[in-house]
Amino acid sequence: MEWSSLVRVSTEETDRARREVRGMASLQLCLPFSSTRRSQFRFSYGRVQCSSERQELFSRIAPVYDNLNDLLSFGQHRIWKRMAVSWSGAKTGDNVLDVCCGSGDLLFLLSEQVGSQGKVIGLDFSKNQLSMASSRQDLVSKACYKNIEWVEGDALDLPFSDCFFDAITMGYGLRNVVDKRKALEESFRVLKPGSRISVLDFNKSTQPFTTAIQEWMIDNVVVPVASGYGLAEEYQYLKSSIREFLTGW
Ligand SMILES: C/C(=C\Cc1cc(O)c2ccccc2c1O)CCC[C@H](C)CCC[C@H](C)CCCC(C)C
Ligand SMILES: C[S@@+](CC[C@H](N)C(=O)[O-])C[C@H]1O[C@@H](n2cnc3c(N)ncnc32)[C@H](O)[C@@H]1O
Repeated sequence: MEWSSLVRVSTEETDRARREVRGMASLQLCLPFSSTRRSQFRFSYGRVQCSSERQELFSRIAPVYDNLNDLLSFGQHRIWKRMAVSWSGAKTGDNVLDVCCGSGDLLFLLSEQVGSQGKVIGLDFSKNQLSMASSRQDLVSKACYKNIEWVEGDALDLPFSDCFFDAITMGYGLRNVVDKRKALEESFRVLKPGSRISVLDFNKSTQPFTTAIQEWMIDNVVVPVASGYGLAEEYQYLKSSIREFLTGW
């Protein structure tokens, strides 16, 4: 069952797409993406929400976001995030960016991965998400967390120079930006040649049965749980955002 996808996009040219189902809940996709072939990809959008509406949505859910992720995925999202970090290729001493970092799960893992000789930057446009992230950093103060920097900014206009990072991660971020192509172009711009961006997200399934199960779970489990926190509409958005997202192939 395709629930969560890890999309490893490498700036090294790869001509074949590879698919590997890992357990029940994740799928690894390696897209044949390179700077010269980006224009061949087409993204289509249904309902387009503007950036400020999304910013407000993520700020509203910030206080309960982490707890609901643990609850709704039965803790599975922590495993998917470890896989995303591993596939980014980040190593000791690297300079790494986590785009749409939210409350910082991926960034804390990256911080340990690159160690105190490295540097990790988490970028998000929601002040509330960033403040959750920095209070988590204060709560669990590991020595390596000194290598962390939080930046309030836009994934569509990254405030970094070209060829700056050794690796990039984006967890449940690409699906939520209003211009996916621009977000990927910006990430490619700031990546060093030969480096990777690892994108973790829920893909749109090509199987009607899987889509029906996904949507049934969102309607009957995810939204009812979120409505207990007054966030039904915010979590209902998951369904349309997955519908409008990429499929694997
Ligand atoms: C990792 C999770 C959610 C991240 C997340 C991503 C978004 O884009 C959002 C947008 C708006 C609001 C919230 C979010 C958001 O929280 C948690 C996982 C939630 C999944 C929808 C449910 C996952 C289903 C289980 C893996 C399937 C378990 C199957 C079992 C047979 C019951
Ligand atoms: C579903 S959360 C994912 C958070 C985190 N990466 C994780 O894996 O838990 C999506 C995040 O993307 C951020 N986001 C969406 N569009 C953005 C943009 N254009 N620029 C910066 N952040 C954005 C939201 O504020 C939110 O924190």
